[in-house]
Amino acid sequence: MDILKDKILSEGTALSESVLKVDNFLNHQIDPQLMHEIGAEFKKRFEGKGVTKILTLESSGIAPSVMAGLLMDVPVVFARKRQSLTLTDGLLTSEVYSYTKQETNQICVAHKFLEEDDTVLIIDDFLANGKAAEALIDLAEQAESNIAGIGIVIEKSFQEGGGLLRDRGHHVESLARIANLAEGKIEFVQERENSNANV
Ligand SMILES: O=P(O)(O)OC[C@H]1O[C@H](OP(=O)(O)OP(=O)(O)O)[C@H](O)[C@@H]1O
Ligand SMILES: O=c1[nH]c(=O)c2nc[nH]c2[nH]1
Repeated sequence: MDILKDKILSEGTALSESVLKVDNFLNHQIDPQLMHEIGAEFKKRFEGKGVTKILTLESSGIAPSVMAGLLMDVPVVFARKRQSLTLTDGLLTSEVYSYTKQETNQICVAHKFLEEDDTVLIIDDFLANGKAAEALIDLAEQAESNIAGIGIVIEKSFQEGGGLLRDRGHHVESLARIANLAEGKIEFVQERENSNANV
């Protein structure tokens, strides 16, 4: 997705060989116009999959998910990382190791928002080692929902998550795939339109 890649190049920073900072537009300050384009791209890439619900993880998955949900006309449910007084019974839970905070969180979603007749599109801002996506898959599997696929805004293809998910047979669509962050430079994977075919 060229407009996303241009934005990453102009406003993103390679903080190290493995961490990309994009807090200008994705995970702190948010660019709503770009989120709208991202939502439209997810809609296009998962057209015809019968998606009934989008599942994401707080906090940074919420913005792109809401735009996709708006354009696909489906509800968005986000798994929560913290317990809440309003979140009581009927919870599905899983564990995820947070890439940026380096701590393990128990995440949960109310079962009533994820049901066995749902076809779920999982969306997240980043794919690194795949821990967040695996935990969301676990929640969807506990609910016996069908998984339509996984939509990622930025995949760091030099880390193992994308390969693991595709090897498990999931349809993964990443809007920008980073090949390398060495020496402060951001390099993208050269690819065809369909990222799933280009593992
Ligand atoms: O593929 P993984 O290794 O799981 O990495 C990707 C996850 O890491 C980040 O979450 P994090 O909890 O670090 O930050 P956030 O609060 O900004 O979502 C990001 O939002 C993804 O959910
Ligand atoms: O802002 C972020 N930058 C990253 O490189 C990353 N990897 C996982 N999650 C991430 N969040």
